[in-house]
Amino acid sequence: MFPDANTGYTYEDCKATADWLLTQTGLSPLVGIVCGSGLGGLADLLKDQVVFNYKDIPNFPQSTVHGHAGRLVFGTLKGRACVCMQGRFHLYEGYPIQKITLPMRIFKLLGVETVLMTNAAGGLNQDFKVGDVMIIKDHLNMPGLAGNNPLSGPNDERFGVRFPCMSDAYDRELQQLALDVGQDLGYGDFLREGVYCVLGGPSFETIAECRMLSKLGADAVGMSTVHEVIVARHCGMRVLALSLITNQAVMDYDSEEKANHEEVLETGKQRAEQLERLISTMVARIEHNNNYV
Ligand SMILES: O=P(O)(O)O[C@H]1O[C@H](CO)[C@@H](O)[C@H]1O
Ligand code: HPA
Repeated sequence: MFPDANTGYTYEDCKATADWLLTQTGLSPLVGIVCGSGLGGLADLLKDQVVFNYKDIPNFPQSTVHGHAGRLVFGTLKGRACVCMQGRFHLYEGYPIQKITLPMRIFKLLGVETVLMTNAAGGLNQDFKVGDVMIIKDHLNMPGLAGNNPLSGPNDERFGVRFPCMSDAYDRELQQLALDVGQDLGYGDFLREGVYCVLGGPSFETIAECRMLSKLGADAVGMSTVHEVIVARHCGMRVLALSLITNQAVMDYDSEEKANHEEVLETGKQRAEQLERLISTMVARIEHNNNYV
């Protein structure tokens, strides 16, 4: 099934995919995880795994980007039932925006209440260093400001309201939990907070674009996450998103630096273990019904 360009997937399409997955796994996860570029190792920590290749899941797109394995992994992390996307989808892969975000609605129909996302991003904030982990507190949605929003088209109230609020997109209690867990693990010196800006990609930004984004209030720039956040919030899931600063955005005409995907994946490898520990410790402390322990 391919969605009509204007309507996206119907509720029934999403339900069919969720039911297909539930029938095969028998596991109803409360936590959903989305892994960024080079950060898919987190999925390998899940115990009692049931794994689906994206190509075998009805309606699912395929991962086409190096560093995104293309597997949906069910299992338990610290005793909590989780589902983990080992690989996400991006606008620049050529998919309609409703297809990129389809997994969020499937998460919802699987029973997920909390979504934890990671991404790789370029650092715009001059105080950030490569290897820093930024807790996203807000976003700038450049494709959205230009009219490319995953909620465009008819609205199905079974998912959410026509005009969802985004001033509370990033759950404040989850942000505090990430800070607390980060402090407990001794990660305080590389944990940051800031604003993530999404662009369409796949070309990296020019120097003038980086300077503009920084002036507009962005601390980090990437090509993902925000579309997923909008759809996840629309259907009432709580969201935490973390950016690993994999490279410094080039802001200076004298710089010899050139953004490249290999550096992004390499930084991911170096920080992966700590990011995995941060998220798995958070999962252990997330209580549903809006409590944290
Ligand atoms: O956002 P994730 O999926 O981590 O990937 C980031 O890394 C890629 C560029 O190297 C882009 O896809 C960018 O969005
Ligand atoms: N720009 C856009 N996306 C990215 C970057 C970047 O510098 N690094 C990782 N993803």
